[in-house]
Amino acid sequence: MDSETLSAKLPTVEFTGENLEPGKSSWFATCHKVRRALEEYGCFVAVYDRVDLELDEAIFGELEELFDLPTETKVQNTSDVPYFGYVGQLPDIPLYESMGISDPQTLQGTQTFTKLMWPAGNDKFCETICSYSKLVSQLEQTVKRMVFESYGVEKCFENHDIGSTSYLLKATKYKAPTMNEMDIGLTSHTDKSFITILHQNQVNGLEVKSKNGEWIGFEEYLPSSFVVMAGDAFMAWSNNRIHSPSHRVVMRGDKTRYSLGLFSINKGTIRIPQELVDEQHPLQFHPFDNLGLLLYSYADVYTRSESCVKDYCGI
Ligand SMILES: O=C(O)CCC(=O)C(=O)O
Ligand SMILES: [Fe+2]
Repeated sequence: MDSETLSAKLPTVEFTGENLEPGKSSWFATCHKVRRALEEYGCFVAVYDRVDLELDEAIFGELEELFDLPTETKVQNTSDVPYFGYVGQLPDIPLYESMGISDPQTLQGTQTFTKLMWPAGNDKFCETICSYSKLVSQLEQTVKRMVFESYGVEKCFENHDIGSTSYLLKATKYKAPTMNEMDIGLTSHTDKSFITILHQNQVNGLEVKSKNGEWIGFEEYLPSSFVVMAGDAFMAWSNNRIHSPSHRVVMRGDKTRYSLGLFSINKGTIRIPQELVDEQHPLQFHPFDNLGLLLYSYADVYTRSESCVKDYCGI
């Protein structure tokens, strides 16, 4: 472990300039950094300025407008997958409210959602969500490509490219707690996605558990900062090399927090590349289905155990 990984701060990786050009030496260095961060912490802060200040401001403006809609409208956001539609007023997490947009990187996906919320239309919302999701899904693809390349299994990437991935954009609003309310915004959990990319307004609250059990707060709010986090599916794909960290949201101040999570879910059967299996790393997971893992974990949300993925497809 190097000294950088001992400080209680998440590692930062720049996704700008030459770092984004495959073949350049800074690309290889970045691939290594990304893989190491995901192995040690399960996440890192990506500085990604393709989402510029204007888009950042626009998107949080749109979220405010979205959550200000009447509850009767918001509950129209339903999904076959539990917790992918409108969630709110849960007794255990009263500060929390979220909505899910499927295929948000396509105009069709954002239009379907927009029509439900604003039957008379809302082009600005639709376009803002779609532009944001396109850019962030490109970051998701780049991160995955970098990790695959770093492990020398780039040939497996075609099973994880944009056509093999479905995306869900989850918008969340956390109220600030009143005097008598608990400060927990979202209880500790691991994501069941392949990758989750989180972005927030200027209100902190996300905490990630390190391997030694310490909670590390994400304390940055640059418009270009994103937290890239590995989910249980990525951990299993890597034969347990990549860490899928527990994380939670704690609301300490008096401001409303908005966050956006882009969750990637592989559409096919996930298999561990044979290059990642050897004597020191015996095969730990059977081939599995990412959505199946998600449905399994949500079958009883209150007993979501840390070993859920092992129960689902472990050897
Ligand atoms: O709001 C955040 O920053 C985290 C949200 C989260 O962990 C989740 O929705 O799974
Ligand atoms: Fe999460």
